[in-house]
Amino acid sequence: MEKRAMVFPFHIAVSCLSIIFLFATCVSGSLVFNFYAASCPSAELVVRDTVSSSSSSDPSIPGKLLRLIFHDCFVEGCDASLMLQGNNTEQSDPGNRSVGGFSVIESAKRVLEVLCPGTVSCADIIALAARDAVGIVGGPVIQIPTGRRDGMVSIASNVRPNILDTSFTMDEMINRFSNKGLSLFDLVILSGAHTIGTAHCSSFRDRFQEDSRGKLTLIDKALDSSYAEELMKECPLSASPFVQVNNDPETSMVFDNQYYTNLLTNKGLFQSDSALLSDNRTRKLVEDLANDQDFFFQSWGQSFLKLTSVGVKTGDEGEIRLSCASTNA
Ligand code: HEM
Ligand SMILES: [Ca+2]
Ligand SMILES: [Ca+2]
Repeated sequence: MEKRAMVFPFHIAVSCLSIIFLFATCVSGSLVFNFYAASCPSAELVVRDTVSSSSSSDPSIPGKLLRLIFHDCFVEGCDASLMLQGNNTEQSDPGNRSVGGFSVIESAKRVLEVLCPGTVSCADIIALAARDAVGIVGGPVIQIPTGRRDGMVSIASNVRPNILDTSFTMDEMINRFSNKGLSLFDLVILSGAHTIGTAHCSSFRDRFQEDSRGKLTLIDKALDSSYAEELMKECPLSASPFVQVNNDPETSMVFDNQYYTNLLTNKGLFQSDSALLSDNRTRKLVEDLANDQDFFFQSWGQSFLKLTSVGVKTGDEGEIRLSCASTNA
């Protein structure tokens, strides 16, 4: 009898909780794990397959997808505003000139429009694709909630005031991150994204100078001089503007904690990377991350979850685009 009395209320409690849970999903519209479980069960699988096959034919894809989510989320929130094409959209701002990976998102979207028309947002595809990109190159495999909706606004002039530049001081970076609800800790962890991918010479060329005889002068003393020599060879003054170098000179194809070890040896590629070591507020954290990859991976999971939740539109906000490049209207 006593046992029954214990069990019965428990069942009621569980079903009430799930009703409240479903209700919350529909109305208040916060992100939830497995948002597409009923409406499009293969959504996450389709994204993962698309990212995985495109990455095996083009190894530059994981880096592109990881940068894409950052630049999307910092302008108008994680709402695929960066996918919209047209005059004067975010894509047309010089700050997004070298952002890529759009075609991967579009191809996952095309498949999903056949399987579950009008159901899976481009914003969710971008977040899932970035998550999968990290896993594919050896990073932590994490669960992220879904239910983002696509935005209707994409304006070039919104890009500069929100994204970060390599010339920023630590305070400027902290400020831009805190405007998005992200902490100093998140800044250090998410900068670890530079453990993969590439950069154009123009992004760091002002850290050293090459005279007419090819001799190097270090301008930014935070840069290791032999690393600067290597960079100068890869990026001679005569180099084409399309030349790219690896962000992580050691393991550019692997998502690992090597980025932090590079910082400790003054081999951060951008001024904004080196700043994390020179600042008293972050140096210890950089050292801890360089010493403990598990700590980096665990922290990445937390900070990535925060990044992919910035300014999300849910419930009846925004729309589910039919094609990621344009709004439905
Ligand atoms: C904290 C301030 C940051 C600055 C100033 C910054 C700046 C840059 C720059 C200048 C490039 C090279 C672009 C080029 O020349 O083609 C780059 C590449 C990249 N960034 Fe950042 N970034 C920052 C943070 C982040 C964050 C938070 C993420 C993601 C979570 C990220 C992910 C990437 C990736 C993956 C690449 C390589 C892109 C590719 O291979 O195509 N960055 N970043
Ligand atoms: Ca956006
Ligand atoms: Ca690496």
